[in-house]
Amino acid sequence: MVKTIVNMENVSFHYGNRQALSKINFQINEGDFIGLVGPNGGGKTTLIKLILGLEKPSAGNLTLFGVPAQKYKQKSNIGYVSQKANTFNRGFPATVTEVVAMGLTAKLGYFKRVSKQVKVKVEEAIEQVGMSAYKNENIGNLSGGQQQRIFIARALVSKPKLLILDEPTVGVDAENVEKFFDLLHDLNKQNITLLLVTHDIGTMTHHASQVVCLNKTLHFHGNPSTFESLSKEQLSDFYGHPLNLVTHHH
Ligand SMILES: Nc1ncnc2c1ncn2[C@@H]1O[C@H](COP(=O)(O)OP(=O)(O)OP(=O)(O)O)[C@@H](O)[C@H]1O
Repeated sequence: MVKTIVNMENVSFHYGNRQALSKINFQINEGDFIGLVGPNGGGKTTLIKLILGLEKPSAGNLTLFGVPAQKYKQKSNIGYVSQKANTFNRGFPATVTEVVAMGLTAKLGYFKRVSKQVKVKVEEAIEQVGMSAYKNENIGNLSGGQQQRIFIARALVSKPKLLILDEPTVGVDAENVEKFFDLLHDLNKQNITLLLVTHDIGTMTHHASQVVCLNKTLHFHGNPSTFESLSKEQLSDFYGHPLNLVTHHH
């Protein structure tokens, strides 16, 4: 039986007078890998805020595992890696292991020794993102792409069922974007449901199981090949401006 993680029924949201989302009907089911695309200001971050329970729908219903999002207590079931995660500078005095441990308990100070049990979970998460060789390295010494993997490990350490990623490939070079998508593919195979906000449409359509295009309302929800077969005019219509869809074929 299909298990629904997120269910939105006629969800609308306003910031004051500005309507950011209008009558969204949409489900995220266990095992999905959803690529969420749309123009700047289209409402992607707002949709994520609603899922995370940081904002309440102005109208409509949004449930997480069947419970209204704002009443949902098991926050550890939902992992989130923000667009601005990539902010540790060279001098930041914490190792990879310490940064990942922060994902397990916010109470754990950066400099406290982590317990053995925590350490095992942390090492598993670092392994999941293929960064074991760097576990004792200072986070600031890693490249942007490597740091991004560590932020994913930090989100994975509490074993979320749904992982939400907000533009994780910004500033990552083309070769590493491919590797990054391979990582997401592996995580999805390990039964982690993914919601990925991206402007990297060409790469995303080769990995995601569904594409959602949001521009205040849902303009498209379907499989990647259907999305790729949309005409230029249809895509430009969704985006509100001309869009060149560059697809990469392997
Ligand atoms: N805190 C806020 N107060 C008022 N308006 C806001 C606020 N946050 C977002 N908005 C507006 O809501 C709309 C949707 O914004 P949102 O950030 O969700 O879009 P987005 O799709 O994530 O954009 P981007 O791709 O540029 O990150 C925009 O018109 C934006 O200006």
